[in-house]
This record gives sequence, C-alpha cells and structure tokens, in this order.
Amino acid sequence: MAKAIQDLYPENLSHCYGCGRNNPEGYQLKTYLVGNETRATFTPEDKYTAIPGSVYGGLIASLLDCHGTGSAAAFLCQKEGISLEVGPIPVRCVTGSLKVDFKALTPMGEELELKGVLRSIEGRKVWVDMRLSARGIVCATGEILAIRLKEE
Ligand SMILES: CC(C)(COP(=O)(O)OP(=O)(O)OC[C@H]1O[C@@H](n2cnc3c(N)ncnc32)[C@H](O)[C@@H]1OP(=O)(O)O)[C@@H](O)C(=O)NCCC(=O)NCCSC(=O)Cc1ccccc1
Repeated sequence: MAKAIQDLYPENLSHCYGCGRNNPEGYQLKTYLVGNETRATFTPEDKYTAIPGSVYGGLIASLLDCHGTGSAAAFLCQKEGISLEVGPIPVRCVTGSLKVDFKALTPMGEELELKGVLRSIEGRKVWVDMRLSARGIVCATGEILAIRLKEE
C-alpha cells in the first residue's frame, strides 16, 4: 500500500501543526491515496468540544485544510507518475484558499472520515473537493485551492 503522503514530505516541510510528522504536539493527520480518491481518519478528544457532544468547527477546518493540501500533493504525484512508496517527494502544497460548509453537528469521540477527490489541476494550482463524515453522515464539506510550492 502507498504510504501516507505526509510521511513522504521532506523533513524541513514536516512540522505542520495539522499534519507534520515532526510535530509531536500536532494532529499528525495522515492522507492516503486510494484509487482516485484520498482518505484520512481522525478521532477528536473532548478538548475539541464546541457544543457539548460535538466537535469545534476550527478543528474540522484544520482537518480539511491538511487533508486538502495532502490530497493535492498526492494527485500531483499521481498525475506525474511519482511513486508514493518512497520519499522524499518533490511536491509540497500550501493552502491558497479554503471553503468549509458545516452541514451537521460533528459528534465527539467518533472516528471522522475524510475523503478528497480531484476537481482540477492547472499548473501549480490544484482544486480538491472534500467531505468529512461521522457514522456515515456528511458533517462538513470543503473545497481547497492548493498551490504547489516552487522547487528550490
Ligand atoms: C505560495 C503562495 C500561495 C503563492 O505565491 P507564489 O508561489 O509566489 O505564486 P503566485 O502568487 O504566482 O500564485 C500562483 C497562482 O496561484 C494563484 N493564487 C494564489 N493564491 C490564491 C488565492 N488565495 N486564491 C486564488 N488564486 C490564488 C495565483 O493567482 C497564481 O495563479 P496563475 O498562475 O497566475 O494563474 C503565496 O501566496 C503564499 O505563501 N501564501 C500563504 C500561504 C499560507 O500561508 N497558507 C496557509 C499555511 S500552509 C499550510 O497550512 C500547510 C503547510 C504546512 C507546512 C508546509 C507546507 C504547507
């Protein structure tokens, strides 16, 4: 199975609070390319509470943000035939813009499932559509425009 995209980023670009493997205080989200979609999971702790029993929207936006940039990098690698078996990969994206729609309260303590599909790639710009579900119910959707960093 392909590795998580975040485990393939170069060391110096792996400190992100949301998904950096080199940030022990962070969420360490892992995004996997499975066929033509991307997947990640995350189970929030009570400290991320909004209304009791439900998850704070900022966490949901963060998860969509990091799943979005990770998905964009994965789709770029897929398009360019770059292996997701060994790192570091020469592809890293940052968030240009992120839109989140909150569809339903997100239940606390449940495993959240994130999925991403590629909308389009235009040069360094990558648009990805996402959804975040719990117990099979879509709680939020997201759209990201991720920008590929220029190679140094
Ligand atoms: C890098 C860039 C996004 C783009 O600058 P440059 O490279 O100089 O490129 P340029 O400006 O030429 O644009 C290229 C193309 O893209 C377009 N476009 C750009 N933006 C927008 C937009 N908003 N909306 C729409 N379009 C936009 C622009 O028009 C152009 O289009 P064109 O080719 O003419 O058709 C810069 O604005 C920046 O750093 N922003 C802050 C990013 C940031 O802080 N993000 C949050 C933190 S990162 C994180 O959380 C994850 C992380 C952690 C650790 C490690 C890595 C990731």
